[in-house]
Amino acid sequence: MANHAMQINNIHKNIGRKEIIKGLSFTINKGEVFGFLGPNGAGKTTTIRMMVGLISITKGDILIEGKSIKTNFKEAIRHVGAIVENPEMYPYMSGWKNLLHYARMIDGISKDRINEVIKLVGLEKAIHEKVGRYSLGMRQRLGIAQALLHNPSILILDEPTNGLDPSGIREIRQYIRNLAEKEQVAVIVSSHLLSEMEMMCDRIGVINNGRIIAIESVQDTLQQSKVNQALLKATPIEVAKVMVEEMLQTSVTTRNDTLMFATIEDEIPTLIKNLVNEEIQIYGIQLERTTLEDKFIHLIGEANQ
Ligand SMILES: Nc1ncnc2c1ncn2[C@@H]1O[C@H](COP(=O)(O)OP(=O)(O)OP(=O)(O)O)[C@@H](O)[C@H]1O
Repeated sequence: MANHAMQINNIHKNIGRKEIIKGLSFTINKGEVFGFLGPNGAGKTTTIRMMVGLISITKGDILIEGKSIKTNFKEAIRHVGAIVENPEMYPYMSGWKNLLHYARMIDGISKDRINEVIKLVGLEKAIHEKVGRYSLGMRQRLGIAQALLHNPSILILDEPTNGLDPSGIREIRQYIRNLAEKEQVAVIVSSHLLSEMEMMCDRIGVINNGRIIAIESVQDTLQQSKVNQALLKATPIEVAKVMVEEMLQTSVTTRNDTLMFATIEDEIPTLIKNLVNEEIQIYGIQLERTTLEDKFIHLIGEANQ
């Protein structure tokens, strides 16, 4: 319990007659980067809007640092910093003036805190330049600085890398990881790009059609991806099939003259040696890693069946 920054308890959202979110439950831990991944229209933005109190929750509840967003809104929401729609910035003012202006609207933000958030997003050098001259990545970082001013324990970013070039993406990723690891901020990011999420997140929740269909730890999935799909071309194929099944204690399927089975790399040399010893002719072997991408596509495919 104490380790949870946010608990999402069976939330639903109806808009008009349509049920857009159909009962989501998951928890976000302190200091983790949690990725919210799903195809366009899956319900990411709608869920995030409920998390930050922009729209009401039809059924269920969200607890932030143990406080209900429904019955204890003020207490709950003060722990949340977010960029949901584009942050409001004045291009003719410097980054510093923008932050100062925003800080004045919130009680008790000191100049020291402003300097601290500038450091956290690495904008020290450019902070006195006009925002109009900032790159999109710098503006995004200024937005993050603004969202961090009141020292939230959860930062929520809807598609934070949208429209950024590769170096901008790299920077944002680095600052987000830093916030989680060094400041113990729980960061929730949404995206429809898996490759990006894989590099940034500790866990990824896959959402499709208003439902969470999987929550994956990126680390575990990378570990599991040591398991390969092997494609082995050999004759006589039936004899080879029986041998591989016996040796690896796994099921093998065949297609034309190729055997297909799951294995780890370390098993391959002995397997080949034994097959050759039994006079099996080997024409080639190919290993394919199962990536998160495969898993993701597979999961979405299954859910849509
Ligand atoms: N105000 C609304 N009125 C009617 N339908 C809505 C409304 N807001 C969202 N929807 C519908 O709810 C579904 C989920 O939308 P949502 O914006 O949450 O998806 P998303 O996962 O964020 O996708 P995207 O990446 O395209 O923003 C979509 O089918 C959308 O058309």
